Amino acid sequence: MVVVSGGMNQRRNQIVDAVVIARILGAALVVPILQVNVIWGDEIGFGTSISSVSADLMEHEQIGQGTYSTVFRARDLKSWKIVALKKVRFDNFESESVRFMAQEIMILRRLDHPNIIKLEAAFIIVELGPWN
Ligand SMILES: Nc1ncnc2c1ncn2[C@@H]1O[C@H](COP(=O)(O)OP(=O)(O)OP(=O)(O)O)[C@@H](O)[C@H]1O
Repeated sequence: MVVVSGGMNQRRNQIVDAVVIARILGAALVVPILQVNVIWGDEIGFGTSISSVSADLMEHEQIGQGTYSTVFRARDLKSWKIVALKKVRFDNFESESVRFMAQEIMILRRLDHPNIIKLEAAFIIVELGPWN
């Protein structure tokens, strides 16, 4: 999850970063509809090309905590499977933390073994932060 904040231009830049990183990682980008309208309500019409996807997950109770993450039990509303939802918080798109996230996602994607938990999907969730 990344929180976009600051003024209009800062928010635009942070969302463009999120679009690029999501594309590289093959992750779904979740952008609040309100944010898309506020940020991209311009004549270029770029906002309409960003899809607002719903995660389709129903979050239940917290089951664990890591250094950078909180893990929840959740239900995948499409397959109806119980899954572990791991939320990793990024204060910004600092290159070191992006590299760290990318490594974990890319390695987990390649692993396919009965004793290793399968990565089903990755999302980059953009949240609204304070305006200034
Ligand atoms: N798929 C899962 N099923 C059940 N519990 C899980 C699952 N994934 C993580 N957890 C729980 O959440 C905790 C945190 O997991 P996470 O992967 O975020 O961090 P970690 O790798 O254990 O720790 P760190 O990030 O500090 O090295 C785990 O210790 C475990 O208790």
